[in-house]
Amino acid sequence: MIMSLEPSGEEQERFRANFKIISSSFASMPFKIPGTAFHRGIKARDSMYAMIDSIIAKRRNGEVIQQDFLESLIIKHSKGTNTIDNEDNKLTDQQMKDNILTLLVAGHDTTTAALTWLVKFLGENPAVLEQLREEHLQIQANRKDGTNLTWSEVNNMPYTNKVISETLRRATILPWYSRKAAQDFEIDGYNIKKGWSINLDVVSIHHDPETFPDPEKFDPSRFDAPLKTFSYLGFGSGPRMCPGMNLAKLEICIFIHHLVCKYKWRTLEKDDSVQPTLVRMPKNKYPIMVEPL
Ligand code: HEM
Repeated sequence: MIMSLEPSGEEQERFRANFKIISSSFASMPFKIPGTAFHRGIKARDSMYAMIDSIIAKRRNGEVIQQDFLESLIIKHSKGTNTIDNEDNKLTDQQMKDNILTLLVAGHDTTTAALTWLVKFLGENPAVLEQLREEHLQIQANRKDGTNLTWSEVNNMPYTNKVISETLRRATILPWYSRKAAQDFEIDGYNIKKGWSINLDVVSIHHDPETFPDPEKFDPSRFDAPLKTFSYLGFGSGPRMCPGMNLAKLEICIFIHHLVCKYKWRTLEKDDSVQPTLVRMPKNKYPIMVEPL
């Protein structure tokens, strides 16, 4: 979808290996010294840049044509192409590479973690799973044989949306992110100065018992009524809110549809601890055994 890599190709494997190194260097100290996680991350990033360069070159000389995000960037941002955009607004190749890498890095581990937590919470809450399955079996029953999930079906999954929001609240995949104060202000007796970095403790916000009574409980009905502004930040809020939200939700809805309509599963290893990484994941990655229904 972003740059159409062949799932089983050699290029995909090299990408995957570099990607893993980059992910594990996220929260490292920025010391560019050989042997450090940061140094390994920079080297993996440079190797990804080289791969994206060669993909962009193949696209530019017409060797490969795809309908994906990279193609639309190339078409829109090639200098001298006949679009209404000002030449000064066009992205350089370096900026295109950075955009591609940002989307891959920001979109991969987050979505993987969301799906993992979802499977865990559904397994632990059979009544929720049953209600979710009912919604999806109904969608399937209303459909003509052999047709795929449609856009309007995906946009009409009210219970599924609540399950996704409750998964992101309870798991809080990005436990914190920051903002820079645009002006001096005071909050709860604390004076914040213009230019300070403020870290939001989203885990605490998502587990505030005043907004979410019995906060450890997995309960999608919390989202039956609108919540207080800024109390749910699964995808953040404001101008820097996650730009991949709709794509992530689409992927999760499709995953849920196939999972609950076709499969049952059981947990192989019970463990409630959370991996202390930037993207929160069950520590044991939550292995399951899946069987057809
Ligand atoms: C379930 C999956 C995902 C979750 C839980 C998630 C969550 C978040 C959160 C909490 C933020 C910070 C928002 C803020 O500062 O207000 C963020 C930012 C971002 N996300 Fe996502 N995200 C997900 C999937 C994706 C996907 C699929 C993409 C792209 C393909 C993506 C791209 C980004 C980018 C580029 C930013 C930075 C935005 C900026 O700083 O302006 N995310 N995401």
